Amino acid sequence: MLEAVSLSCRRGQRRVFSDLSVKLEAGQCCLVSGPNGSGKTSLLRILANIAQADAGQLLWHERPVQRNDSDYRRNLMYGGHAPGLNANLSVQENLDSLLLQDRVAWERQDYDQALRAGGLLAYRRVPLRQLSAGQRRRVFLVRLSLSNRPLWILDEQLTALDSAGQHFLGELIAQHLQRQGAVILTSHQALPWKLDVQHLDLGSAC
Ligand SMILES: Nc1ncnc2c1ncn2[C@@H]1O[C@H](COP(=O)(O)OP(=O)(O)OP(=O)(O)O)[C@@H](O)[C@H]1O
Repeated sequence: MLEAVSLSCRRGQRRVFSDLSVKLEAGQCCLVSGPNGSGKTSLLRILANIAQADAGQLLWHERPVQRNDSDYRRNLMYGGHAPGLNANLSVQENLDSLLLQDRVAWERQDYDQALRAGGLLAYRRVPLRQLSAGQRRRVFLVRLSLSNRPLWILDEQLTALDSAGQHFLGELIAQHLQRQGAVILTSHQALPWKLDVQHLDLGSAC
């Protein structure tokens, strides 16, 4: 499905990683670990086609991914450190505009069910600025649950989630893998789910 071949990344004068390869097939999950500054976010941004590697190649179903490759991007959901939501809009308004952007044709009952599963049904008309950090993260998870994209690239999405929120994310990932989606994620904590994952350790920050 996704293959990264011999990627190198420099930030400023620093070599963050080099000759890094990773392969992700349908139904597989990869956990990228490493200490602060080891390049986890840099790698995920390259895989999400938000940033460019200094060397190496990205292949999607064996097709080379180009710079700003909109065809490739339509196949993935990227969750970064900040949920990227509009603080002045309600939960529902945020979701509606994001799902439009994601080109998701949702059914009302699936939408309500996703809000319920994310613990946000009672907050649908509440502006984002009145939500906690964990609740904002859950808005992204609801969006993720309604998306129909095969590749999920999730950077530190456990941050701020309570145990119910972590359980919700674990269920979403398990269902996604069952449907032959693929997931690559980072976490500073051990994953709180029973999942078969491959590990990519970026080792010590250089
Ligand atoms: N905007 C930037 N300009 C220059 N260097 C940067 C920039 N952002 C990050 N870096 C450097 O790139 C390296 C990798 O950063 P990155 O955010 O990918 O690490 P990380 O493993 O995700 O860290 P963390 O665990 O703290 O989230 C770090 O050494 C950092 O100093």
